Amino acid sequence: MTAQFPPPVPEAEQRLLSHEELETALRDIGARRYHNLHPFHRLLHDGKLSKDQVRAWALNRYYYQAMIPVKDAAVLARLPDAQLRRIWRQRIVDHDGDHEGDGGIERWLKLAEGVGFEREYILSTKGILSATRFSVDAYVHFVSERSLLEAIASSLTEMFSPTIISERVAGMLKNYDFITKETLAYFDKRLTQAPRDADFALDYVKRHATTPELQRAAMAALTFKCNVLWTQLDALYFSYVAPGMIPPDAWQPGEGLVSEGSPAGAPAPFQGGDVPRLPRGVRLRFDEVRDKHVLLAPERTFDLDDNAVAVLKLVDGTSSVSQIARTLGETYDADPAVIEADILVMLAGLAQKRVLER
Ligand SMILES: O=C(O)c1cc(C(=O)O)c2c(n1)C(=O)C(=O)c1cc(C(=O)O)[nH]c1-2
Repeated sequence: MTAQFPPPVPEAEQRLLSHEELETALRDIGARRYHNLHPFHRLLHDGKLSKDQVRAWALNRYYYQAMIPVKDAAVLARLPDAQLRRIWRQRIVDHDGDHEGDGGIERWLKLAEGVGFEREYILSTKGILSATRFSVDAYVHFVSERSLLEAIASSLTEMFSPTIISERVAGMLKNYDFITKETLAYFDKRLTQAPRDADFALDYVKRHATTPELQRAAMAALTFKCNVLWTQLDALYFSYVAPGMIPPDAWQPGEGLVSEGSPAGAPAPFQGGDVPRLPRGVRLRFDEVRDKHVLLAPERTFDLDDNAVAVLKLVDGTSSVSQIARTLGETYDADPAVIEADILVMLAGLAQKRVLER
């Protein structure tokens, strides 16, 4: 048998591409390999998934969201000048927020809670597929170990995300009755954040990929990242769509969910004689920045309307619901019985969220 020599590299691949040609080549990678093309996303957007399959997506993707700032911190640590770090650090702020209850990770938690999960279960990352973890961790390792150019180029999938996000939000709102605009609020901010980040990264890649080898490394990094996204959906498809082989220890439908109105686990309704109080670690606080009261609980914040604030100011651990209703009746010159009926509903809602007990 004659020895096989590697085929000669076509001349086109060795040539230094112009900035426009490089951008076209990068966009072409997205056009062929971005995760909008994955069958799982097609099913998700077209309303073809069951609620449990949508839950599996929300739960697994939480791990991606949670690790993005870890990935960005790895990039940040390697950026040599303050000007670049100032720009890149915004990505971390976007995901982590500036204070508790703020930021993209928090909004993703709300999304996952919106489809029924308990916050503690999501945060524990217990039910996440190993394949999700492997893909996401591979992304973090990639940006830590490869050149800065490759690390930055790997974020360029964000060039393609606004289109898929618009399609996803419109499709999911139209096709699933359990999805609301509030549940998908995570994506609102991404529509402006992603193009801003992608513009910066694209400009950086164009300026720093100054040889054919570096240009090819940038393209390979983007291809790698497309695969990071694609394999996460492969794993979801395999486990929860077809053949539907859920690995041991991964989330099983029914696990980690807030009980839906079932008496088991749901707090019993409040009565007029009950004395409501805030559980340990929950506080009513005035948020100076937003100029409103919020209820602060470990790892989450609840916005409150004026009525809830008026009631919670009177929740002192000694006054009963009826006493609170009487006080408010005097303050607002209203029928305490009517107020009490309203308060009972409101208190039940807070108890359901585990930020009020008796
Ligand atoms: O919804 C999506 O399809 C999608 C895609 C991508 C992406 O293309 O990597 C990101 C996000 N969302 C996203 O929300 C996000 O925060 C994000 C950060 C990054 C990154 O690589 O730094 N990609 C993405």
